[in-house]
Amino acid sequence: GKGHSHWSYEDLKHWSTDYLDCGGTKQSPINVDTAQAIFSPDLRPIQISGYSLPASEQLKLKNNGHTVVLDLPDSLALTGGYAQQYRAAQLHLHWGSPSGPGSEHTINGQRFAAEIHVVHYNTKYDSFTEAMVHPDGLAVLGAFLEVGHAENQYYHEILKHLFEIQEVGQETLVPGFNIAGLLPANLKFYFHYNGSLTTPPCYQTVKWTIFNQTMLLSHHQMSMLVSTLRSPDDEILQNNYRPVQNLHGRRVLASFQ
Ligand SMILES: NS(=O)(=O)c1c(F)c(F)c(SCCc2ccc(C(=O)O)cc2)c(F)c1NC1CCCCCCC1
Ligand SMILES: [Zn+2]
Repeated sequence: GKGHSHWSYEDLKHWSTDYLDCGGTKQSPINVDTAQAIFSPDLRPIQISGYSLPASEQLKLKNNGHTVVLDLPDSLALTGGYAQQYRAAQLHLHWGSPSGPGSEHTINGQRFAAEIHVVHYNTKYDSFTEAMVHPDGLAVLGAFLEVGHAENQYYHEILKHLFEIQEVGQETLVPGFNIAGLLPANLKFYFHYNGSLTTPPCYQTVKWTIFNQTMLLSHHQMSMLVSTLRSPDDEILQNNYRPVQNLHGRRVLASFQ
């Protein structure tokens, strides 16, 4: 590939010239048309283990110029809902701006304020980099974030550090906390489909789970998310979401009716 050739959300049409897979037929994100989703009762509840980390565990939080990434130890495991076992690699967020929402996936055309992605890799591969080039290599858990009345104490564990990493490349350490608190309490109701990374290299190696229940943050928390970090051109990092991609005949499964 072009190594670290710089891509941006403003210049989407060049993604597929620099990264072949970005022009593929199993790309993400997508719009979920709930009327077309296929109810699949065999889809088991998603089960996670090892997500509750002691404060003694320090996690790296980085502004990589495209999002805020929290590195996760591979002690966090996806143990149910997928045919194989996956372990966590990192989590990151996608958001909009004060004037509009910025989730990557949409539901019946509705875009949500923001979206969390918890990225996992299949443990049958020796490393993340090995896993990410195989069709069953990656599993990403996605949940939508919306503005509610109360402050979310779990998201606060990340958001309170954003001011320390305003500039691209800056990183800080975050004490461990219960990462499960960033995901819905109910992991039974979700959509499932085969797609891709939503950023170059766009590898078509992601089994996506999009939860039906949304996470609620306070208005102040959401405004911190959309107005603190800077991008490589030293603008405020906003609208870091890829437009929805064509399904090309793919089916979206639903674990609920
Ligand atoms: N939705 S997603 O999962 O496709 C995704 C995005 F949409 C993303 F936008 C990102 S961030 C962009 C990729 C990137 C850039 C720089 C660095 C660094 O300097 O460390 C790291 C990564 C991002 F990191 C991810 N997740 C990554 C995909 C990039 C390659 C593998 C790394 C783990 C998963
Ligand atoms: Zn993402």
